[in-house]
Amino acid sequence: MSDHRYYFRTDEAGANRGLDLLDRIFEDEGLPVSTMEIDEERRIWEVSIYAPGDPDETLRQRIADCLAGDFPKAMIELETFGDTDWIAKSLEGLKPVRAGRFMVYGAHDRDAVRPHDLAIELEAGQAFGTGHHGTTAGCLEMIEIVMRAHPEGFGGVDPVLDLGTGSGVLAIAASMLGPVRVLATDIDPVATRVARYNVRHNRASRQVDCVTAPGFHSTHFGECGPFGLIIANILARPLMRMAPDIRRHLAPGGSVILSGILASQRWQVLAAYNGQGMRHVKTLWRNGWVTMHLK
Ligand SMILES: C[S@@+](CC[C@H](N)C(=O)[O-])C[C@H]1O[C@@H](n2cnc3c(N)ncnc32)[C@H](O)[C@@H]1O
Repeated sequence: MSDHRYYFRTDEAGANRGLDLLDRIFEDEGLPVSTMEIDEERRIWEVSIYAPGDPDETLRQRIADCLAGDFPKAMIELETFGDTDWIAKSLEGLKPVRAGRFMVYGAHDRDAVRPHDLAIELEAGQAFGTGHHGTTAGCLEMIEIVMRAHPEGFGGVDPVLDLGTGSGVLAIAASMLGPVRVLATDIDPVATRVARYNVRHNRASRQVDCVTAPGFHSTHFGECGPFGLIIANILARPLMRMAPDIRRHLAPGGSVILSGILASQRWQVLAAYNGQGMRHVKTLWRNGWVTMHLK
């Protein structure tokens, strides 16, 4: 069986309005609704409804009816996700990635793991984060630097928040470095499901909780925080907007790792966090992307 999503494109304000309209009707039916910025330069957002099983023309029509008042010209598009075999196949071509002591690989490369590797095996590819992107690799490296160097030991970074967890790879990495609790959140329910699977697969379920939440909109943050380490690999603009929330949920003396930032955007992002009383500690560069550690 395959899952699918109906989605339409709009701007940020339209995405918030679309989320409100669709959430009211479809959340109660168990169909998750989410928004995501897909093109930062052109400020294009997608509003998506995820549904199991085969595509359903009645559902598409109900979505169109629900949006008709505010979005009379919305083009409702359909994306169908393959089943698990297809996902495994799509990962076959990916080579293992090393970042610091971490090695991220697919099951087909299990033989390449060396005795002292911190090995993370990812099975599902519907969410971002296989380690191949410069931002994920930069975060893996930075997590190791920050967690190993923390003057108060792992207690100083506990609990950890992985905001925008994607495949869950960074949350799993943090859990491997010490006995910390990790809250892993994502705006996209498909990502949360993939992350939960990967967390279980890497035997990290006792330390890592996966939750669907847009930004800091969930009671989980208050219940689990404040956090000794917040990791957020999203994009420059949302990271700048979230600076006050990140500061509010950070424990005194805590660390923040930010990525998803192009080298040319780093000063703007730093300025937003300096404005919240945080200072720059270190930057790593990978393929035109930067990963920053702030305190
Ligand atoms: C670039 S991926 C990073 C995934 C993973 N952490 C990694 O480093 O490979 C960004 C993730 O953030 C999620 N995301 C984007 N905006 C978000 C928001 N406002 N709140 C929570 N998650 C968000 C996306 O769904 C996506 O899974």
